[in-house]
Amino acid sequence: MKASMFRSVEAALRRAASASSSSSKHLLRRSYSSDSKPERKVAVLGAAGGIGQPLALLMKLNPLVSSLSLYDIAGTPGVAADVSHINTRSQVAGYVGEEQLGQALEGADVVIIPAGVPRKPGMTRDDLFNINAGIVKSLCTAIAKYCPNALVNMISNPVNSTVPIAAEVFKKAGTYDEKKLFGVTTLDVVRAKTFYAGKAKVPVAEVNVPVVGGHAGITILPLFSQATPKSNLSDEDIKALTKRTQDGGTEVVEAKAGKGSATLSMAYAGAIFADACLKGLNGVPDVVECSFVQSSITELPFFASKVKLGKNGVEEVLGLGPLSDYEKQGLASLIPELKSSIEKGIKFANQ
Ligand SMILES: NC(=O)C1=CN([C@@H]2O[C@H](COP(=O)(O)OP(=O)(O)OC[C@H]3O[C@@H](n4cnc5c(N)ncnc54)[C@H](O)[C@@H]3O)[C@@H](O)[C@H]2O)C=CC1
Ligand SMILES: O=C([O-])CC(=O)C(=O)O
Repeated sequence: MKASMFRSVEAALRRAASASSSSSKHLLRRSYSSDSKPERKVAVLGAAGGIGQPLALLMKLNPLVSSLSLYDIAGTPGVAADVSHINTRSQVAGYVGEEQLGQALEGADVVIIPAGVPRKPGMTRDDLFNINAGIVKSLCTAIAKYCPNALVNMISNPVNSTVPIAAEVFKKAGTYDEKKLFGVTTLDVVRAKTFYAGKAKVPVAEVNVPVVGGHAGITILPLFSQATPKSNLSDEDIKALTKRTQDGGTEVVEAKAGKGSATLSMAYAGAIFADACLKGLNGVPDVVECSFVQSSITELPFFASKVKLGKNGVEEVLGLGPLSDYEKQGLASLIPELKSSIEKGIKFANQ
C-alpha cells in the first residue's frame, strides 16, 4: 500500500516533469490518458493548517484525484492558488468561511478532516476534546447535508471520540453508513513500520505491521508478533518498540516544543489512507489498511484493525489474528480507556 502510493506519486511527478519538457501535443495526450480514470473529488477540511497544507500538496500529486477542494476558516485562497499551479491532473479550488463550506463539499467522494487544534507539550489528545468536538460536529453536520455519500477520513483528535461524534451526527441526520466513516490511524502504522525496520534491520519498504485498538497512548496496540519480514527481536525490544509507537505523537509534540504536533508524517499517512480509499472506490482489489471503524471484532462499537476497502468503503473488517501474550495483555488494558473515550464522544453528540 505504501509502495503503491509511492508509485502513484512517482508517476505523477514523472508525468509533470516530462510534460513541462515536451510539446503541448504531448501534454494534451498525457492529460487525456490520466483523465481516463474516474472523476473523483477530494475535499480537505482544515486545509490551511499544519497537516492540511502538505496533505493538499500530496493529494494534488495523486493522479486518482480530478477535483481538489480546499476548505478552512482562513487562509485557503493562498494555499489553493499555490497548489493549483502544480501541473498535475486535478483542478483545485479554495473555499473560506462557513458560507462556502457547502460548495466545498458538494459532490465530494472523499472528505479528509484535519481541522482543529493540535497538542502542546504536557497535553493528552483528550485535552483537545473541548475545542475539537464542536468543530467536528459542525463539519459533519455539513457533510450530512452536502455530500452524505462521501467517505469521511477523520484525522482531528481525539480520534477515539471524534469518530463516534461523527457517527452520531450522521445517525441524527439519517445519513449514517458505517462503511463510510474512518478514523485515520495510518500514522501509527507508518511509525510502527519505521521503528520495527530500524530495530530488526530489515528493509523498511518491505515491512508490514498491523496496529489495532485506537489512536491515543495505550489504546494504540501494534501487533509486532505479526510483523513481516519476521525477526527474532527480544521481548524487551518488542516492549520498547510498542512504547515508542504508542508515544510517537508525544515524541513529536515534545520535539516541536509548543509549535504543534506531527504534520508532515501525518500528511504522508493521510495521503496514503485517502489513496487507499480512492483505489477501493475505483474497484482496485485487495486494498487493505488499518483504520478505526465501526466494528464487532471486540466488545467495543469502534475499533481499529485491518480493513478491506471497496467500492462502497469498508468491504470487510478483518479480525485481529493470533496475538502474543503481551499483546493480549495490551488489548485487555486498552479496552476501558477506549470505551470511555467512545462514550464521551457519543454523549457529547447527543447533548
Ligand atoms: N489522526 C492522527 O494520527 C493525527 C491527528 N492530528 C490532529 O489533527 C488536527 C490538526 O492538526 P494541525 O494541522 O497540526 O493543526 P493546525 O492548527 O496547524 O491546523 C488546523 C487547521 O484547522 C483549521 N480549522 C479550525 N477550525 C475549523 C473549522 N471549523 N473548519 C475548518 N477548518 C478549521 C484551522 O484554521 C487550521 O488551519 C489536530 O486535532 C491534531 O491533533 C495530528 C497528527 C496526527
Ligand atoms: O500526538 C498528537 O497529538 C498528534 C497525533 O495524533 C499523532 O502524532 O499521532
